[in-house]
Amino acid sequence: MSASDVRIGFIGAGNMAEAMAGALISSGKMQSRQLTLCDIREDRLSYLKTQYNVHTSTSAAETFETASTVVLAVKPQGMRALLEELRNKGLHRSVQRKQIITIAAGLPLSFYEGILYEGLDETSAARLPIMRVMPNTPALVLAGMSGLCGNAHTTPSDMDLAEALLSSMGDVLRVTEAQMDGVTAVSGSGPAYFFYFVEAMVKTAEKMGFQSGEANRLALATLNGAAKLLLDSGEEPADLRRKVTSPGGTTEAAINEMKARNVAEGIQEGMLAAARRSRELSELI
Ligand SMILES: NC(=O)C1=CN([C@@H]2O[C@H](COP(=O)(O)OP(=O)(O)OC[C@H]3O[C@@H](n4cnc5c(N)ncnc54)[C@H](O)[C@@H]3O)[C@@H](O)[C@H]2O)C=CC1
Ligand SMILES: O=C(O)[C@@H]1CCC=N1
Repeated sequence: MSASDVRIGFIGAGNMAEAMAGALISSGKMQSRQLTLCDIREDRLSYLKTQYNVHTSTSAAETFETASTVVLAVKPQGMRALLEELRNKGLHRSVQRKQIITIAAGLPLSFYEGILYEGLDETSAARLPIMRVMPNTPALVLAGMSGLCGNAHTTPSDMDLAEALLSSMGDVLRVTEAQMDGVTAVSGSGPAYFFYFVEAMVKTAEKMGFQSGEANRLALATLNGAAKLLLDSGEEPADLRRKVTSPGGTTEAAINEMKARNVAEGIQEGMLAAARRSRELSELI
């Protein structure tokens, strides 16, 4: 299948689907007309149509049927109802081979297989490849990070297709399914940790007397510059930190205070809680 034949249908057109669809278009990987965004919220669809000129639909079944790659992008708690709706309409017995990509946190591939492979022989060609992807919202600005794994019915070319789509939005790491909870805790939720840090820095700068715009400039240019330095220099973060930290100076005073308050431990425990929650989500469905 050539790139121009690919039709991607997103079922669930929320924040993450928008980031991915926006990236596919702005990177030039896909034309707007190759994308359908499906949601139950009409207002959401009219915003997306205006913003990206994509096809929109309120029908999950129609979106599933017409796509060559389906991205399931509803919340984990809504996934069972969606899969059962598709199965009850017989769409899991698809005659057209297509890839199913789910971006839901936590839910294992076996959960999708249990519903979408119901009544289909082990060797049935109708068993569609199912891949799990954990993307993140910086995809929207082509600076995303995605983890990717596939089930036993996924061929190398299915994985290559998924990787090609995801690499237009940023970096992609192929992982085992067992690593997905970790990917979710590091890169899936990771942007929020960073935004939390920015919020704290900006708030503190404001308390020091800077106006909101000034506080934002000071914090954002610094964090952007630090990330760029880290990426471009190839140096270890600890080494770069040492280069800022003069003995007896201001940085040392700040880091000592943060260490005394166990900031690193708070980050570690937060990330472990995210991985735990990812595992728990599979028990809720
Ligand atoms: N937001 C993020 O940073 C990331 C989210 N994810 C995963 O992506 C999925 C979506 O998350 P968000 O986009 O943040 O949520 P969201 O709440 O922004 O979007 C979900 C959308 O699905 C729609 N929806 C619900 N049931 C539907 C149905 N039956 N048919 C069609 N549309 C339906 C809702 O109206 C909503 O617009 C979740 O499973 C989440 O775990 C994964 C990585 C990062
Ligand atoms: O918070 C969540 O559950 C989703 C998955 C990773 C980022 N957002």
